[in-house]
Amino acid sequence: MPGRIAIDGPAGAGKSTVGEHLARRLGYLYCDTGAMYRAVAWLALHRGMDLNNGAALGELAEKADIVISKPQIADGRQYTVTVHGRDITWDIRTSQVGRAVSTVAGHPEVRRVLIQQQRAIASKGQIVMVGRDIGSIVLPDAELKLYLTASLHERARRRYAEMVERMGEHNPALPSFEEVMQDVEKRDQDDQANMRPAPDAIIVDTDHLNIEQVLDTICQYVEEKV
Ligand SMILES: Nc1ncnc2c1ncn2[C@@H]1O[C@H](COP(=O)(O)OP(=O)(O)O)[C@@H](O)[C@H]1O
Ligand SMILES: Nc1ccn([C@@H]2O[C@H](COP(=O)(O)OP(=O)(O)O)[C@@H](O)[C@H]2O)c(=O)n1
Repeated sequence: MPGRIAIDGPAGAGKSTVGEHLARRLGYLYCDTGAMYRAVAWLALHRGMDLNNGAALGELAEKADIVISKPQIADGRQYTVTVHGRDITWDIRTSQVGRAVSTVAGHPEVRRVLIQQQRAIASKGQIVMVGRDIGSIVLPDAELKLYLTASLHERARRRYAEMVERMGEHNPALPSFEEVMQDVEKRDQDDQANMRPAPDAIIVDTDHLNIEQVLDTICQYVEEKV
């Protein structure tokens, strides 16, 4: 079995959903690196920091007590995220954090700290790690590398459906589909510099595949590695 499985791809491609299912099927640890960048972005916003100050944000990432652990509450969460003991699991999913996270993640000082932490997590053994640069930068020696993708429209459709489900159709805070699509497109652009599909990654176009089909496709690649 491949010990380390890297799953990269743009927002809404299905990395977290598929990554978690796959990890559970294989009995592997699951690590969503996006949550780490989101937690730092949330903390920076919470403290009213200048999002363009890479040195200060790098220091924040280094000193922040961010803990990602198994979910203790059954409210649809994949994991619990705390910062200095405060539960921010859902706070890191807001549009405000979504709009700030690429700027925060764009600073080399922040990436250096989080990449080091991600490698330490992966060194513990069998893991499914999802993000943007896992196969290329974080774990270039990963035994299996996948790059999930889908059209912008499909990824925005999934994100919007997820928000309707979570917030309720009539919630005044629910953004429109067009706004969600603009946010996804903007994040694609902002993430371009740090979005590095590994040259040896297997590309899985999920546009016309449901979650089960994506999982089955990936499981075939896992079996080929056995
Ligand atoms: N192949 C798929 N078909 C339909 N919906 C999907 C598929 N993959 C994921 N989803 C749904 O799309 C949303 C975004 O998926 P997610 O795993 O959060 O993407 P990512 O982690 O790549 O941003 C979730 O609500 C998820 O249930
Ligand atoms: N390995 C990673 C993971 C996330 N990120 C950044 O963190 C943001 C949030 O990642 P995410 O995986 O939670 O985003 P979604 O794809 O789930 O919307 C991305 O848009 C990137 O800016 C990164 O730079 N490198």
